[in-house]
Amino acid sequence: MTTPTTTPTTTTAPALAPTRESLRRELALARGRGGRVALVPTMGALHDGHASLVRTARELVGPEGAVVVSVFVNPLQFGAGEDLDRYPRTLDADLAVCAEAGADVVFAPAVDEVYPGGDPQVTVEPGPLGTLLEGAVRPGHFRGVLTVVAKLFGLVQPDVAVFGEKDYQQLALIRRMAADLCLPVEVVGAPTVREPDGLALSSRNRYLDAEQRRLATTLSRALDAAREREAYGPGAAREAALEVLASQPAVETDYLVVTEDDLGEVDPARPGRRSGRVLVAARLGTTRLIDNLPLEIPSPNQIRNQIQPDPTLETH
Ligand SMILES: Nc1ncnc2c1ncn2[C@@H]1O[C@H](COP(=O)(O)OP(=O)(O)OP(=O)(O)O)[C@@H](O)[C@H]1O
Ligand SMILES: CC(C)(CO)[C@@H](O)C(=O)[O-]
Ligand code: BAL
Repeated sequence: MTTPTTTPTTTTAPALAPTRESLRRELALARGRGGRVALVPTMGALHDGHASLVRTARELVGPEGAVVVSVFVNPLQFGAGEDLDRYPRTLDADLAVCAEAGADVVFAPAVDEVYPGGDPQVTVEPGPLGTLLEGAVRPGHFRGVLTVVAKLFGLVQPDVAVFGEKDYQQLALIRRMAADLCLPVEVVGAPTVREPDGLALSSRNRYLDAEQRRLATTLSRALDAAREREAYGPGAAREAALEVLASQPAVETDYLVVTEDDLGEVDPARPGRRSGRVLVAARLGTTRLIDNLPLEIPSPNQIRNQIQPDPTLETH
């Protein structure tokens, strides 16, 4: 009997840079090859959503470019009582995901490598958008996110940085920071990767027990319900989503909002059909999940045209 031969898939292990100095050396080597540098910031516990960001980064810089993934659980963006201490740290598995997805360098620093003098005295102020939604529930969160992302931009000096749309408000704020502070980096958003049943992949999904995992699809089902009612206007879309959330009392909603695409409040009188967003945050036990989807906001005229006739008033 002959043994079947298979062609082994070869993945090159990325260089692990645990310090600023080793990162600097790896970047010098990469830049010596002449390509562009892409950065994918993460907090580790990597899943297929992160892998898709790495693949997008690779496509953006091509084979001659360098893809750097940072793995750093940033204490500055966690509030008191949040899950900083129990956040999963799985560096060996993360390196395997990075190798498979085509990263060249993994920057995985310790806290004092990023904040050598303790908490920084100068931080990035997120402005009004940073106080809404996630910022309202997690005060100070976006100051921590923007400060560490600004530091990562400073350390890596990427040409392009890739972030997931799953953290839609974070993506909007990072775009805003890059524009307002004239940072020479292109910020690219990538679509949300989901489980077959619709649940958005998230490192925090691993906190869920079997029953909570079953109920976690309530978030994406609520967003789908909003989308199905989008033609009836943002108010009707929101009502439909709230109905789905209310059907599962174990899912405690922090917010469910329909906004303009830039996260501004919807102006119901504004003419013209346009893109909007529906965003949700909810808790299952001690685990907090977020998700969002794009949806269409019809013009006031289009909404009126969609009102279904009341069958009791029908004339024969
Ligand atoms: N399902 C997903 N699809 C695409 N990108 C994602 C997905 N989940 C997270 N990302 C993106 O990966 C980057 C790193 O996020 P992070 O490490 O916090 O992962 P996470 O799974 O969102 O974890 P958490 O559970 O802490 O929210 C962010 O840009 C985030 O938007
Ligand atoms: C962007 C980020 C890596 C900053 O710590 C984090 O907020 C995340 O993982 O989305
Ligand atoms: N994915 C956003 C990081 C956080 O929840 O702190």
